[in-house]
Amino acid sequence: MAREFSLNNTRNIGIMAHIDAGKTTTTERILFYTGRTHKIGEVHEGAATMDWMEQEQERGITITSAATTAQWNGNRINIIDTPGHVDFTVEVERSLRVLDGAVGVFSAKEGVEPQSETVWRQADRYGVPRIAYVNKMDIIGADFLNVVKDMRERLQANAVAIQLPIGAENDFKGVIDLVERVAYVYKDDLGKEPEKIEIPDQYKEQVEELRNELVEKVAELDEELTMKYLEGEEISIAELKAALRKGVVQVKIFPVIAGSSYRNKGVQMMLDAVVDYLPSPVDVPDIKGVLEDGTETIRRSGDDQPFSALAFKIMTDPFVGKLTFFRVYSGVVEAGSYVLNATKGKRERIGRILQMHANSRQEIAICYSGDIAAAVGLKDTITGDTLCDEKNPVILESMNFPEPVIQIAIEPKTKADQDKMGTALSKLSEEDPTFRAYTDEETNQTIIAGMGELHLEIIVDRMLREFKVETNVGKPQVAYRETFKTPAKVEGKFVRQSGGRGQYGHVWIEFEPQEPGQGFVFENKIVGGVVPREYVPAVQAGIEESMKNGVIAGFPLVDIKARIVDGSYHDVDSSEMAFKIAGSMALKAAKDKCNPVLLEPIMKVEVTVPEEYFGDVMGMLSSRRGRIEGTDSRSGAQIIRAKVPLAEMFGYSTTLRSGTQGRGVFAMELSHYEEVPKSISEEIISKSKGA
Ligand SMILES: Nc1nc2c(ncn2[C@@H]2O[C@H](COP(=O)(O)OP(=O)(O)OP(=O)(O)O)[C@@H](O)[C@H]2O)c(=O)[nH]1
Repeated sequence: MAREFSLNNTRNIGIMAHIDAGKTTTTERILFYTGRTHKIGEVHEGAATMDWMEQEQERGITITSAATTAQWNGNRINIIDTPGHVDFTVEVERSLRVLDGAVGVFSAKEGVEPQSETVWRQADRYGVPRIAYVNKMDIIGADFLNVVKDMRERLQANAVAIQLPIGAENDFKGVIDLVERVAYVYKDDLGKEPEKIEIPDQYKEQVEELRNELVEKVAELDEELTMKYLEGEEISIAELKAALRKGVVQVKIFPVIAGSSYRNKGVQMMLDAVVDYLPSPVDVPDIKGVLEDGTETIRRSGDDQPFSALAFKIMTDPFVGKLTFFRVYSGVVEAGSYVLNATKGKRERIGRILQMHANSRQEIAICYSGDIAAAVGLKDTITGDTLCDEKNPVILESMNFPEPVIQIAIEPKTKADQDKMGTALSKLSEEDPTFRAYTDEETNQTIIAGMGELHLEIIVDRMLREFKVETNVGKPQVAYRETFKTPAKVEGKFVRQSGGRGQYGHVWIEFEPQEPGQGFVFENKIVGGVVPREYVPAVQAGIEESMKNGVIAGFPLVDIKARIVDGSYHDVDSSEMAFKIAGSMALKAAKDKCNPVLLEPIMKVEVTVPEEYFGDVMGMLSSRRGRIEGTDSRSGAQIIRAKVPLAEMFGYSTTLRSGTQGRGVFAMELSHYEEVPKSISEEIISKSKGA
């Protein structure tokens, strides 16, 4: 079967937005205009097609990133839904990884909000080309050009208007296309095609002004156009479009358009802009990867290339079981064929391939280069794994998954729940690489860990709804870490003499602190075989295993180096087991010599409040051990940026809400880990002992 859409006519895009900017409504309208849904589902009625997870509808926020396929004027547009809440940054990261371009949705009234800034910067990091869609042009206070200005100031983005709205608030009627100098007006709010008219007289002057600005900005990006522009020559529409497209693809400029998704205005032009300016899979740089022997390589888009794809999302589907969403970077894959999971070194069979639409799915026989689909039948593949042609193995550049910062103890309500809980937890952690579940060895409690209070709340909710597991949960705790501050040489000796064969393992280890984020490093500096080579990996394993439970308060020990330098063995009694225990004993002994300390997650917090609450909120942050890093004022609101320990942020949303009569909002994300002040760390340690 030949492909229906050429690679050039394919767009893999994400819709990124701050909560409530209207991402779901906009996606809904896209699906409506592209003919996939026939009824416009309103978010507030809980009928949104994309938000198909029950609790997403109830909470009205989009949690998972489903990939949906749509068609527009002979193009295939795959939409990867990205969430707006920072607790789900992993969802944002994973979608940014597989999409080629994005539409940033902003509210015409609020403009650039803290969380839209976070998402925008993540997209910067991944070099994602973007267009900005200024939604909600119909609401009171809507101001299109102010949002463009905001993007320039707050995001330092080279934003440029390519449209001008006709009217605003209740009078918002349509948009003027600055490139082609035509206007589109809508007769009503009912989703009909707009009428193409000449630019109304009262806008002509402003249109020319803004168009000049556009031409100037675009000309700056292209030498030939710069010359033409300087010499006062006419730049044709085609030239302007081509140069703008090139600039967008190179992430040098961000066109801004306007609309009101809710009132069915501007969405068609947004789809045109997606096709006109966002890259197809062949316009973006080739994906990097490594071969089996570690040499770096790339994979090129194209059906004739060897197959390679990245699994970016696992979902459990009530009807077909496990769905593995993947993005094909090169080559094609057929249903029923075998592929190699190069990350795991395992062969997997792709049973069926499904293309997902908002509320239906279509089975396809083959998935082409550049496309996104879901596979049924993969057993061992998890998010971030590379799938490829068995004869051409490659591991593609994967994603960054942050470590959990928060944890809670959880227990099943009944015996029956206990059996189901294990399955539920393992399924959920398979889907979500930032979610962990484990047993605390000392207390025997089940602990779940994740990126924030809301993240874990949703997990507990999903256990109940999808797996029918009822649980009791404890209070959220900070996921502290431990590390060493002082280097020292430590002995670990395990000797057991009993009737028959004894046990003998003996090592000297030099422990050393590492730079934050460098992880665990093990070095073998044994000379003359005082510890035989075959026992060394067991020593390392013993140390690593004990690191999981730390040495002072049961938290994982991180960022240290262990160097095995000396030891001894016994011809008969030595075994791997004995050396493993010796390694573990050395680590425990390091407690007294290496000055272990607790590390805590420090969050980057941004609070936006009306002027009159500024003082109160500053005080609230300082009393939470916050360090104020800066303040800004913007249209009557104050923005406070601070670094605050996560431990102090529990319940902050409630405090802020009640302290500002619901008018304060905040966003936070992990900044780094830092040593816990002594008095506080003593309290945490004594609590962990008491437990
Ligand atoms: N007046 C007006 N309201 C809109 C518009 N677009 C969305 N809304 C409303 O704004 C609210 C938020 O819209 P959503 O589409 O749920 O926003 P979202 O960004 O998807 O939010 P999350 O899913 O929570 O991230 C809903 O009540 C919408 O009906 C618009 O163009 N005009």
